[in-house]
Amino acid sequence: MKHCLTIAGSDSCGGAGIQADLKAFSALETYGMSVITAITAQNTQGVFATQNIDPEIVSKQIEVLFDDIKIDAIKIGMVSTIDIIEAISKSLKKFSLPKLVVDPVMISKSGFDLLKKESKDALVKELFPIAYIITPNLLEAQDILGYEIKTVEDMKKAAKDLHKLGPENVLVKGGHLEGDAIDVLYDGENYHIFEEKRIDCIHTHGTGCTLSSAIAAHLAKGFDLVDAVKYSKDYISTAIAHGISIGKGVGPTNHFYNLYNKKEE
Ligand SMILES: Nc1ncnc2c1ncn2[C@@H]1O[C@H](COP(=O)(O)OP(=O)(O)O)[C@@H](O)[C@H]1O
Ligand SMILES: Cc1ncc(COP(=O)(O)OP(=O)(O)O)c(N)n1
Repeated sequence: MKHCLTIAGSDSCGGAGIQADLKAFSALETYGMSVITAITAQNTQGVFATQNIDPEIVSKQIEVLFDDIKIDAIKIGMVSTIDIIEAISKSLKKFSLPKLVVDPVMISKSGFDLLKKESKDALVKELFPIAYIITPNLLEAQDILGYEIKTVEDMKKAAKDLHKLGPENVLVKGGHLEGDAIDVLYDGENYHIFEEKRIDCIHTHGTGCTLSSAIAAHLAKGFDLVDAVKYSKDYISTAIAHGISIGKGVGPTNHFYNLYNKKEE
């Protein structure tokens, strides 16, 4: 069995963050481990408070895992502060890194800042150059690049511009576009377009976290980049189509449906 690590924030309602990542790792039959960077008080209606973890404890969590266990892929999600980002980068650089998926989480669907505004440059400078793939959504890509992204052609340009910031590969996610759910992958030479019908289900809490951890799990299992994204896109579409109605707001995606109705890859 392959081993996946998520470095991210905890979501108390279990739909996004560490909890979504561990569910995706398990459903994809990998062993999941976690380095918690922050605790959020969150439910299906929004994020109400956050408490960041001491950067020294973040580093220690990473280092004791690498000292003991083989790690086959890593996913990074919510990393709020400059100190936490620098601690992660410094700790990871001590080890020979497996494939690293960086999801540059900035704002929750409900509009809460999960990345402090002043931390954006550190995220780009410290984590993009060591990433095998980054997975920004449209709003994150716009924020980093400083221009509007409204069409698939804009997404292609954005993916190319983000590639210049150091990651080996870029996936610009189009969940926030109108029409079909189109994601654009750029590997430094070629574009690959992944297109799925937009699913009319409101329970989309944690879509970005789920997609990035599914990509990490598929990479850990040895799939090449394009197949890892393709199968992860299938995974998130199924998880959205069977979204779970809990709480009064936007419910989580459904990992269990993927697990119990597994399609042969
Ligand atoms: N309603 C939907 N139907 C189908 N796929 C969707 C839907 N909403 C998002 N997706 C897909 O889910 C993944 C996460 O995208 P997105 O929602 O843009 O990320 P984030 O959660 O980071 O904002 C992408 O592959 C996107 O295309
Ligand atoms: C702890 C934590 N991390 C990340 C997110 C954002 O996750 P995402 O998959 O983008 O889901 P939504 O917030 O868009 O539903 C989060 N909410 N909490």
